[in-house]
Amino acid sequence: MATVKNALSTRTFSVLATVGNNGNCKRKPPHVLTVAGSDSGAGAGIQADLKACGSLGVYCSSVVTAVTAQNTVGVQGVHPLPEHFVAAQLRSVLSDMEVDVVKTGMLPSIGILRVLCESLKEFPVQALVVDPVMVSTSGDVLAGTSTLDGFRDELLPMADIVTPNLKEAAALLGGLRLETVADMHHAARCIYNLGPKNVLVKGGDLPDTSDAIDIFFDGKQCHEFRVPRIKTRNTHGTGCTLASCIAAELAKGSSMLLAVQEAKRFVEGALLYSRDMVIGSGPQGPFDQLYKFKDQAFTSYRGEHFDPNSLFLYAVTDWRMNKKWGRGIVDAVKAAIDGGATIIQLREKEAKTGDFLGAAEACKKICQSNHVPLLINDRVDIALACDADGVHVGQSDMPVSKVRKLLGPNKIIGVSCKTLEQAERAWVDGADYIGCGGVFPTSTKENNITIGLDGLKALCSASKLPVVAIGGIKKGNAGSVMELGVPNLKGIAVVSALFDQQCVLTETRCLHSLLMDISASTMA
Ligand SMILES: Cc1ncc(COP(=O)(O)OP(=O)(O)O)c(N)n1
Ligand SMILES: Cc1ncsc1CCOP(=O)(O)O
Ligand SMILES: [Mg+2]
Repeated sequence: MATVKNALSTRTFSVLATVGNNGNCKRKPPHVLTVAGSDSGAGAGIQADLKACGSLGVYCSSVVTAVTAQNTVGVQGVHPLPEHFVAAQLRSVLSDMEVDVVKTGMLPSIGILRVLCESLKEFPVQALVVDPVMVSTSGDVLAGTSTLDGFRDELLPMADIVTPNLKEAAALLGGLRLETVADMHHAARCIYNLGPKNVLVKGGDLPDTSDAIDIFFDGKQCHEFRVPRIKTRNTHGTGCTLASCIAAELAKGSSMLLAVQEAKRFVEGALLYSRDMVIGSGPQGPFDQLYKFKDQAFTSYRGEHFDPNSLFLYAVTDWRMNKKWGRGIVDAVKAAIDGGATIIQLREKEAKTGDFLGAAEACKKICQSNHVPLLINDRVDIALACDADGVHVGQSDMPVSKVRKLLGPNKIIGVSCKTLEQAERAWVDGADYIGCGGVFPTSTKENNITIGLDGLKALCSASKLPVVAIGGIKKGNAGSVMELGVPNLKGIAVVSALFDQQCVLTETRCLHSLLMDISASTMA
């Protein structure tokens, strides 16, 4: 089975365009095959997988292992399909349809599990995502005890990732008690020893926690994902959807860690959208995996208008500094772009509106021709007037939800956050990224509270949005920021390190090559 590196290579494979005999360009879409049970209520199982993969732009084929009768009250019946017919479905799809990633859900018998293992040996795929469905979120047992041995001894050693909930993790580990976050860390490592390349232990059922906590272990590092719990009864199908989204992101070419993060983001968005939905009268309702198609607010805000990698080296201008060194904004911006800045923010606190707009229009041309996004600090009016790529606002500026209304779905919005509550709000309100700082003391922004590397780390770990670090960052300390290696931290934003310097070009080049060296060494 594929390692993360192999999964990355599927990108080239999946988006490959070939010229057919008739000269038309053909495209092979990323393809996930789900091997799972049918849920008559359509909240989980095959139905959830099809909706989730489709929403993420991935073709999804399906091999049905069992038909279940279930609703919001629980599971009323399970009818496993004959093994030979599961085998026939697997052969039909795998022999012909160029599957990139297989995702497994309910495997109702050891026989069906073995049929799957044999098929995967005969038709290898790029990655295998195993959701070890044994106990549904409603508490119903969906797999017999002999299947448990099959998971442990036969399927997990083939898996690129396995995603047990607490009950499933406990079952895989012979009934181990899992009651704390420390227990989850321990369980992730023990399950890793059963053979999968990565483990995600989902802590949705962990008692006494206001946060939803998941533990991801890749054999070297444990990552803790901690987000405030969304209060809703509609959680039926979260496990199936999460695993399908991981599979879909892998099929599109993501690394494993990014696939898990994107999948979590998708599920949280769906839960948030569906939290008040009423379907059925039982204790646990389904949520809507098609939410992105239904509400503009959930569709485009985090769409393709923004590439988080553009936060890598974020240059923020300062009128006073540039004046001190005898240059104008436009020359300063050009030098920063030539030196490798990947996004520009015009932060011209003292400029008159007319001057600011004139400079913004000139910078827009330079940025556009270099494919570098241009953002405006604070001034939504200037951004609209010069058709900038977006705006950066702080906690006491115009609220993100209002900025979004004014700018529409296709502009970038960044917001400064120091606390986890602010970060959560930023996501709900439709921001694209978070500026987090001051990481170190700075004299560029008066009375700014310094949160330190620990504050940055905590915010990045909790954030659902990409983060850029800001405040007192320069050549001498940029390494200590980027080497934190925390999820979501995408780059550094700097003012004085570039603009309170004699040569903006040299300083930007220098910082850019330092960041490149750091990312090369942290990826090695
Ligand atoms: C990338 C980035 N992060 C944070 C800030 C600070 O914005 P704000 O809190 O609104 O403070 P001012 O810049 O307006 O003084 C930023 N500008 N850019
Ligand atoms: C705008 C801003 N927001 C938080 S710290 C800061 C100033 C960053 O400037 P410098 O990079 O010169 O420390
Ligand atoms: Mg501001």
